[in-house]
Amino acid sequence: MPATLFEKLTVTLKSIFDKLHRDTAMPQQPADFNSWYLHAKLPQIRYIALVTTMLYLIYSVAEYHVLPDYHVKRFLLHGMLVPATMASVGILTHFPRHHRAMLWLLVLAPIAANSVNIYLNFDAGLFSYFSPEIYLSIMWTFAISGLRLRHALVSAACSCLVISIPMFTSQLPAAFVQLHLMWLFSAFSFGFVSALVLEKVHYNLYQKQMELALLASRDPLTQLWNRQKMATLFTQEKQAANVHQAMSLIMIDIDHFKSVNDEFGHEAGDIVLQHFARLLENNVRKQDHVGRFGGEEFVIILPNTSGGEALTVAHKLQQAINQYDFPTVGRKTASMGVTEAVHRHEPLATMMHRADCTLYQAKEQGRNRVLFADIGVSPA
Ligand SMILES: Nc1nc2c(ncn2[C@@H]2O[C@H](COP(=O)(O)OP(=O)(O)OP(=O)(O)O)[C@@H](O)[C@H]2O)c(=O)[nH]1
Repeated sequence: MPATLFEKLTVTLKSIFDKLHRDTAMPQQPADFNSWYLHAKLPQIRYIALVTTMLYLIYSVAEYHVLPDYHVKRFLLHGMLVPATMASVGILTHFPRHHRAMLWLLVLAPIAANSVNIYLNFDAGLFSYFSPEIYLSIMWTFAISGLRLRHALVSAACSCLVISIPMFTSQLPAAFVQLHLMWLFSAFSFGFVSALVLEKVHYNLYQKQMELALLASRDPLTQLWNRQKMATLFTQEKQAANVHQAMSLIMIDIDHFKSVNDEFGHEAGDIVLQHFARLLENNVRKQDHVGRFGGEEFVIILPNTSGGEALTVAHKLQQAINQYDFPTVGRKTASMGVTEAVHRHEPLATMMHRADCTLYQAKEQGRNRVLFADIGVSPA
């Protein structure tokens, strides 16, 4: 094979793989329980869809051998419609944009399978051979498919309607109908209870995971965002911003903080840090992100903010700090380095480095001052 063709093939395959990987990647923080649950269940839905497709194909072959009057419509419905629906479900798990369609198919597949079963077998004289598929499909819908309880409930209820209505007009022996309805009711009850319990367990798991995620992203002393979370927020803000939106950053360091610990003790120092954190939070906008980067060093990310605007915010903060009476220690000051992203894709590390150097200059120049990092232009 010529190298160029091979290269083209490799690039195409890689782009398909990248797309699949992007599409199936778990979001950093799912918006709500619905999307968390769906992402948690995707592998289950994918593999169950695959196994169900294969079993229906085998079932179709088995039918061919069991039934003397095997008809082509049996093959079309049982051997093709249901497996094709389940195979589509499996494929759609890879494409988040089509997850809604995937769920619809997953809800409809058991109803279709049960309708086909009734249509093909109800009057065929061998219904008792085929009725186990019905009970199994009700359990499958609730406990195996990966559907949420409410979706499974709709699907199973529709299946039960499709299955039960013909029973009341049938010529089947009354005892058989009674037993059949009994098994149907049992399958529904067991399935419903297992789906209910599963959903409760998943909800608890979701809550615990959210609690842990919150704990892992906060600085325990001040409850501000920690360094790792600030990096995530910075990336998210960059992705959400449009080409014309600026992004700025302020780095703040309390002046002579060591003397607080030395004079008043570590506990008094901790309280100062906590008050300082609240002071920062209360003097920035809701969309700004305040974090503690260790020690007495704080960082504020200001999305959609020019360097000039960030400088104004920093001066406002400086004034608030200067006027604040910290418990035990009284007045404190802080030095700040302000910077603006030089371009849309500038990483957090280089902005931090610039702000840090500027902060160092502010300290050198006597502390309690705000300096703007030189980025080649004056702050707008
Ligand atoms: N109470 C308390 N102190 C801390 C904490 N983290 C760091 N520190 C103290 O913060 C002090 C930082 O001191 P330095 O980095 O020398 O700076 P500074 O005294 O603030 O002086 P300048 O920054 O140069 O104005 C050290 O004494 C640390 O022990 C903390 O969580 N709680």
